[in-house]
Amino acid sequence: MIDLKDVYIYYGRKEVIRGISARVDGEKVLLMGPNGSGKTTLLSAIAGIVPYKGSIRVDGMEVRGVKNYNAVATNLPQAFSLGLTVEDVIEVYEEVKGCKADVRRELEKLGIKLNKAVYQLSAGQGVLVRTLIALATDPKVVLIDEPFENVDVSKRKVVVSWLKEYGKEGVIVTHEVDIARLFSDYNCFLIFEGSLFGPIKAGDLLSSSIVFGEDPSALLTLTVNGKKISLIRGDKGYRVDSMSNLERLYDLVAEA
Ligand SMILES: Nc1ncnc2c1ncn2[C@@H]1O[C@H](COP(=O)(O)OP(=O)(O)OP(=O)(O)O)[C@@H](O)[C@H]1O
Repeated sequence: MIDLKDVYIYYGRKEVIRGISARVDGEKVLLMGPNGSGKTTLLSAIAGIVPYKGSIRVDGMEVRGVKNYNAVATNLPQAFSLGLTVEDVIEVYEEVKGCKADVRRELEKLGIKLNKAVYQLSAGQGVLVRTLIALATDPKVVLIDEPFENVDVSKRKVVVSWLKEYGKEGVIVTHEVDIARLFSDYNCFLIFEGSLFGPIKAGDLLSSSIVFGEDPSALLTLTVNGKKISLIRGDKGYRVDSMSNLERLYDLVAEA
């Protein structure tokens, strides 16, 4: 279980995460939000890479006090920053965490050479390697940041199937509406300027409409600077069914 209580994160004096409380228990959830809203920062704090105020507990343990907790795997680049080849990293993961999936075979099928240094990979290859290695350990808790960034369409279905198969619970950050649609039964959280809203089923989010004010039948109501924006069923307002419309929601929240 991932349990966040009143979490604040600062870079210098800048408050990036503003008092987030949420719980992820026995499921993988999506985390979506505009650029710079704090998704990677929040994931990094849960992974123990970034300091925080408040409480983040993974399986009951306060993250700031835990070292090398093997139940967690992440594709955050900091976890792969040694100058090792892909093969070296796989060996380390096999030795330390145990790999359930045949990550070598899958990476070779995707055209990735195992003797390449991780830092020599293209941006998309790097994402594929980090994501599949993290998932191959079938960890209890997955913290996966933008697993489709720079990954071409033909390779995405492997990542989708691995994300669904491996890891019991955790957080998957994505910007991509078309991908979120493939996870329509997953709960989704939205983050805006360091504040968290949700959960809402990804399928409901992507078939909802945006209206101003508080609607009693709302699937989710966001309160931003005292103003309310509701996501409702039906097509009364702007529909959140495409990237541009999700961006419209981001814009409306930014303007509130
Ligand atoms: N190491 C850092 N030092 C200072 N500020 C940072 C650092 N990392 C991120 N920030 C700032 O913190 C805020 C949140 O960044 P973060 O990377 O968490 O956002 P994000 O939601 O993941 O964005 P994106 O969708 O663009 O990846 C941004 O304003 C960013 O400029």
